[in-house]
Amino acid sequence: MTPVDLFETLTSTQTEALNRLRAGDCGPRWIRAERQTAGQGRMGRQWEGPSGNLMASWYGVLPVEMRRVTQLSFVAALAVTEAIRPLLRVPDPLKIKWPNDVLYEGHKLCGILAQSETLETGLGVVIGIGINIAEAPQGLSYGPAALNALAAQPQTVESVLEALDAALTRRLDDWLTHGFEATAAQWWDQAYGRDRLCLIEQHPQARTGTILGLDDYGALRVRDPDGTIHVIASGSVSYPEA
Ligand SMILES: O=C(O)CCCC[C@@H]1SC[C@@H]2NC(=O)N[C@@H]21
Repeated sequence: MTPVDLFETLTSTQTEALNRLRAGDCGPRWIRAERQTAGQGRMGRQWEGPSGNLMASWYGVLPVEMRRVTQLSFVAALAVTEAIRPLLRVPDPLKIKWPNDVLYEGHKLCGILAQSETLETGLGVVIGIGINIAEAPQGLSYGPAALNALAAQPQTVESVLEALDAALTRRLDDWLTHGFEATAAQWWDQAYGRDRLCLIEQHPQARTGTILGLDDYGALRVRDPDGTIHVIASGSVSYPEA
């Protein structure tokens, strides 16, 4: 198991992990907090984490080019589904919404925030993972879900982190050795909303379309209702009719 530093309270495990990388600590290591006072979500959003939920950031220095860092979100999302799928009473509704929201029947169970920084020693990477285990915080887009309401047995943060660490370590290794192809294919197998019309918001633009899969760096390939194919590197995807 990768070493874990546990804190009772932090502003954000992301900040602690990034500060360590900047100070020359190359990891790999997990920073875990029982509470965060300023948890960070994607696109500048906040992440609420009541005690009893997993809030942890993996950090390390990886021998990869900066342009591959976008692929990491998908590696991490697959690690999360691999770790929690066996715990669920009914596993089928577990899906990943582009890029990396893990949803259960459309309700958000886990959020992932991957950040990186070029260091003298390589690419410093922080993968922050929040899994709602005990409680589903209100205010999450897609309405929240909590693992323990869906699991066959109640889970602890420690047991979920152990399974997550094993899955992430194996998947990072595989991605570093063999590239992104298998990750992209496995992500597509679990992709949320494959057969539905989605709304893609890229401020100030918005378009609708059907998702087709990922490009080589994890951008979303989408077909417009008129048949034109677009590649979406950033933005938010939602399913308004849901
Ligand atoms: O869905 C999102 O917007 C991403 C949420 C990521 C939350 C985790 S909790 C552990 C780590 N520390 C943070 O401040 N954020 C990430």
